[in-house]
Amino acid sequence: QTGSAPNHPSDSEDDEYITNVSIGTPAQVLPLDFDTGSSDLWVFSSETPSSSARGHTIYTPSKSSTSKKVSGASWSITYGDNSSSSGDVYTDTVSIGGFSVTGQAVESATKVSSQFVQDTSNSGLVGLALDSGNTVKPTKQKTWFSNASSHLASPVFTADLNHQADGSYNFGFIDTSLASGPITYVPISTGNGFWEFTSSSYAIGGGSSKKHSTDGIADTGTTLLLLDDTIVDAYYNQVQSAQYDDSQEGYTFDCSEDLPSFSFAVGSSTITVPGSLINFAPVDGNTCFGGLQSDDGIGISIFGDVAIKAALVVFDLGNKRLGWAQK
Ligand SMILES: Cc1c(C=O)c(-c2nnc3c4c(C[n+]5cc6c(C)n(C)c(C)c6c(Cl)n5)n(C)c(C)c4cnn23)c(C)n1C
Repeated sequence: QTGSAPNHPSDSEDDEYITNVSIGTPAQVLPLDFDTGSSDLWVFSSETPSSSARGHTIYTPSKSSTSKKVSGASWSITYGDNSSSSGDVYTDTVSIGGFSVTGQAVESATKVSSQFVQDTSNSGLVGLALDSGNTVKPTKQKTWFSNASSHLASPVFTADLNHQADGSYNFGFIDTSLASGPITYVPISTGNGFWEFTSSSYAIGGGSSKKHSTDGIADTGTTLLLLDDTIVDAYYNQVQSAQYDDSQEGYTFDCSEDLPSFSFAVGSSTITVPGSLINFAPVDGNTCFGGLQSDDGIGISIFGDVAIKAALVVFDLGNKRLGWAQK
């Protein structure tokens, strides 16, 4: 068995990627943000204050004949941008790309922070990181992919994200035709609950490869590519008009600049992010914001959508490894 669901950018900046998900009986379809950097499936619901839920599609468990409340369960999560949400827990049938999981924990939001209220592109998140990162108390719940994996043809899923175009999340199979190059696999370390791997070097434009060990995560829920200051400073050193803009909290440059590419090692191969993807978005007039920014020394780097857009990424739970193929 397999599943295949299309995704699309939420806005003109590729800020996030949205996939429709069916929950309950009869199906309630919600646009959700698939996030390989977290492990909770949570939704705006009939329990979310109506002032917060305005503009969002909601899940109403009482209208689903297959919903069950998980008594005494609660959840609470804070994300890297300090957005947050919390609530209680149901189980219900959740179908993605034609593949159904029964008894999936669906976390219902009774509180959401302002970033979520304002972001009417999504009605919640589907966490696709490892089960250990789930926040439900007193009993952790499994992710949709974890529940699905034993029934899928193969315990893998792939992310294909594109700039201002549709992409896909495929479950149980790898469509290698989505990539232009071979898939290179690297082992993941599972201790932090992420799809975490180590990249041994990087290169800027056509420059020489620089040895630099990066401990990072493959995170579809993060918009940008967030790396160590050493790498980020070296990159923008190659961009004539670049400067660090305190108000924007990141590097900006003249939109007309022809940005160098950025390459990072994956095992003995490299993935190259074209400069066009690093020219992320205009901030005003002809000043643009970079898609490569600092990880603010949080102790881990984040290969977010800007990096993932350059590749087909394989999340292989069976072999505890991550695969990257150039697109
Ligand atoms: C350590 C870390 C992050 C790790 O994850 C991170 C980050 N980066 N994108 C996102 C997130 C997103 C993606 N996202 C980013 C957006 C931006 C930059 N803008 C202007 C809009 C309108 C966005 C939307 Cl709708 N969606 N979402 C939906 C959530 C819950 C995020 C949480 N954190 N996050 C930041 C900014 N930092 C510092």
